[in-house]
Amino acid sequence: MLGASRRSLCAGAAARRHAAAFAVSGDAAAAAPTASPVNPPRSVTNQEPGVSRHAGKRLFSVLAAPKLNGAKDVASLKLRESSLVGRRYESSAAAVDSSDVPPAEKFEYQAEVNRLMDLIVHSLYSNKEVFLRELVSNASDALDKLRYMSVTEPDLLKDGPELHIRIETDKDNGIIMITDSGIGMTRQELVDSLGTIASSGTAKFLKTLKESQEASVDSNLIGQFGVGFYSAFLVSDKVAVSTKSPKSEKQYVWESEAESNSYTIREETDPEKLIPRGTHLTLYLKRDDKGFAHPERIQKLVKNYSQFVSFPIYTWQEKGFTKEVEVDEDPAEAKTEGDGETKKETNKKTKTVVEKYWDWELTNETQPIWLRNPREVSTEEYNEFYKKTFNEYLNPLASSHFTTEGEVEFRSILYVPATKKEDITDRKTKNIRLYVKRVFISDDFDGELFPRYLSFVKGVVDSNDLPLNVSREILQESRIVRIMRKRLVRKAFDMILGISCSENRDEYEAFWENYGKFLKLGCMEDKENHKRIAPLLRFFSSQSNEELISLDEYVESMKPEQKAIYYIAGDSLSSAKNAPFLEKLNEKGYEGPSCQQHGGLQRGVN
Ligand SMILES: Nc1ncnc2c1ncn2[C@@H]1O[C@H](COP(=O)(O)OP(=O)(O)OP(=O)(O)O)[C@@H](O)[C@H]1O
Repeated sequence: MLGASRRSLCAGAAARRHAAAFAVSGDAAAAAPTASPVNPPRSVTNQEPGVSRHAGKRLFSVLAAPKLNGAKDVASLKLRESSLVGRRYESSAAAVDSSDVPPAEKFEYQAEVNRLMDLIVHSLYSNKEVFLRELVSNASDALDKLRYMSVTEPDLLKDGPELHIRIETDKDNGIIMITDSGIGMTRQELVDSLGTIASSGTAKFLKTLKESQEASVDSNLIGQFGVGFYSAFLVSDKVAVSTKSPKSEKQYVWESEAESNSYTIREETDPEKLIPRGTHLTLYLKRDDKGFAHPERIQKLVKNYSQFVSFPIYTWQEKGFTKEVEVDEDPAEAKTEGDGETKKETNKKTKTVVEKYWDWELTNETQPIWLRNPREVSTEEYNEFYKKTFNEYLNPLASSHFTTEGEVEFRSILYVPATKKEDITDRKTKNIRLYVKRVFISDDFDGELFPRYLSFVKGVVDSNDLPLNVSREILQESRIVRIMRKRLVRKAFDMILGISCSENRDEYEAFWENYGKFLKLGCMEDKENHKRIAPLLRFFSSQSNEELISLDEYVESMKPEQKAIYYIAGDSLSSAKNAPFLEKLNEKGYEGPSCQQHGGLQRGVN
């Protein structure tokens, strides 16, 4: 059990350290194990197939390409044509009696939203295109919620079984429309979600903002944290959100302008604009940002930012196909060729022309990355998936993609982030996204899938063995989940061990700096995994003030007759160094059984 060198696993690890008389934890809360180190474990574009309303029907230029007179025309045309619309509303806008239109109600933003909006609108943030990532990610979340709820309430899908995102632009007027057939919002949900800071991501952004005083840092933070829905105002003067929840009979429109500290909500009464379910966002772009409304630009951004969204994203694109058309024969030419009439009928001339038309084009790849063969996924793809899924801006320190088979089958990709966003005291870090048969279930766990001390590890887990309507209670009691947890924890340790074995010692030092406290907590809370945690611990020692050493390195440097590891906990390196207990140890090289009487130094037994 004991003794086999870590080096057998960490071939090529950094050079051995100098002899250390004792290991010092720089953290008063540290818990150093008294045992010697133990051996760690071994470790398309193509036609949209599903659009039945469009199937076999091309929207040729004659129908879709005419110059549209502004956003209203574009919106009504597409909403009518989109498969999202379960019924056709033939009545025209003119049929709406304006006296029947319920008035818009005005609401003030919560103070935090005002602060955030002010920052977004006036920020000099250069990478404004992240707005699309944020809005597509919201659409994807709304579809995830619907898909999850429809497992127990299939009726939710009755107004439109297709789950998709559609993005359409009007480049002449600088307008982008993003439509999803997701869960939508009720009137109250609009107030709660788009007038207050609802999201944990945005709240974290504001917290960090408070801590950072520099304006230059502020605009970078937008990219690092993502500011959710409000990022629409990075590029828009005005935003309208028309949304229909299956829980509500009515559809509502939320509207606000960039410089305003209020928003309005009104009922949608224009039959042309009614949707059966979901959310239709209209962004009226700022003068300088109208370039985002080019169909090719949107297509490029979707490919770049949303390639890992697991619902189809269609963009409205101009296309062309070639065809042969008859051309009028030149009469002069015809004359020279003989008796005209007969000739014309038997030998008509044709030419090739390009016919333009507009149609939806599937723009993303929808197979989840974790279902792919790891051998076929590049490091860049893993990194991109991580950054897009967890809203990170740095590549991860390590990743691990694996499938477990046998008693319980699941697939997972785990990551160790390069920087720490969460604190050890944060209880719910939304670090693990659980899917059942590709359906997103939840990321709201409290230790069920991963112990709290490993809450910094991020990842996705997809199981075929859990029921789709899995509840928190099921998670807590399920034997399957217990097995999954065990395997996930092991894989996480293997991944961390991999970083500790890196040739580049700085990598593990950075890891330890960020997550050392978490592993020490693991020492206290998770006896079962002591053998896995021990090789990962690092300490300063009396002979190595600058560099951290592992317990293995300590043992390798021990004097032949030395039988114990000595350690002291202190609130800083210097206070540990100046502890009176050390004198005796220093005198004797390492020995200090008498120190035990003082309780400050303890002796570990090999
Ligand atoms: N397309 C949408 N369909 C349904 N609800 C939406 C949609 N877009 C936004 N919302 C609601 O508005 C809320 C706030 O969105 P916002 O993007 O600001 O934060 P978030 O998505 O919760 O968090 P984060 O952006 O940090 O992931 C969401 O939680 C959701 O309830």
